[in-house]
Amino acid sequence: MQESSPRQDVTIGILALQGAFAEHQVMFQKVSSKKKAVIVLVRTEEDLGKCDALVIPGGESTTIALLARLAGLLGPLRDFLKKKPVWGTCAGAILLSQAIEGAKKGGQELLGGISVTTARNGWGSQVESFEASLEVEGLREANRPFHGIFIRAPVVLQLHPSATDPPIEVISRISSSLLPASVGPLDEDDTDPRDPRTIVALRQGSHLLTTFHPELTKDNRFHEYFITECVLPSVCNK
Ligand SMILES: NC(=O)CC[C@H](N)C(=O)O
Repeated sequence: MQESSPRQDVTIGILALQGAFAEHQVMFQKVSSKKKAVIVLVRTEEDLGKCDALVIPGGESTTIALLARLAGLLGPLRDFLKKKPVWGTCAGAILLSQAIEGAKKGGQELLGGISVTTARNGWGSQVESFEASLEVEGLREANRPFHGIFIRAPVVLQLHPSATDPPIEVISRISSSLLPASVGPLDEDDTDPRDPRTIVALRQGSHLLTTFHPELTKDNRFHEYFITECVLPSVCNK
């Protein structure tokens, strides 16, 4: 993992229409003294204009999309994604997906940005929410597991980067033995480690997707990772 000390402050926006935006803010504040990040809660296009990067929190993806439409933010968010790093957690990961399974025509609006298909509530309903220890490539102290909190989390069904898209880098998979019965068998032995449904964190270019909620832990290594590995390289390359 590269150690960078930015010459300038970076401004990280957190989409603050619904969901766990305040929790992300607290986590970034703990990292920001070291990394010189300024946090902006984004509710308008003007707020978004100040940001070098954006986080879309967990919550309810349909509600976030609806509120973004009402705030006139869908277009500006889609433009933002083409130029700057975005991290989606849970509902945010759904919004960053290029497609979701079983979407009704004219139903769920997505922002896209990451070439994956996901399934909302792919592990089951609220009562099937669960927690699991995860190994994550590239985190500081990568040998120390990260506590993954999965609340009506999406499941990754398919990766489909085109030839011109940045490659997808899977940084964490859940062990197939922890998959809930609702997800169904991976293969005949139910152990296929490459099945996309085991993917819980990935990167594509400077975008980051986690199907769980790092902001609901006390471990800010993912927030630090986003700044160091996604935001700073993109700001420094400008
Ligand atoms: N914890 C979450 O963010 C849940 C996401 C929710 N299932 C959705 O579809 O948006």
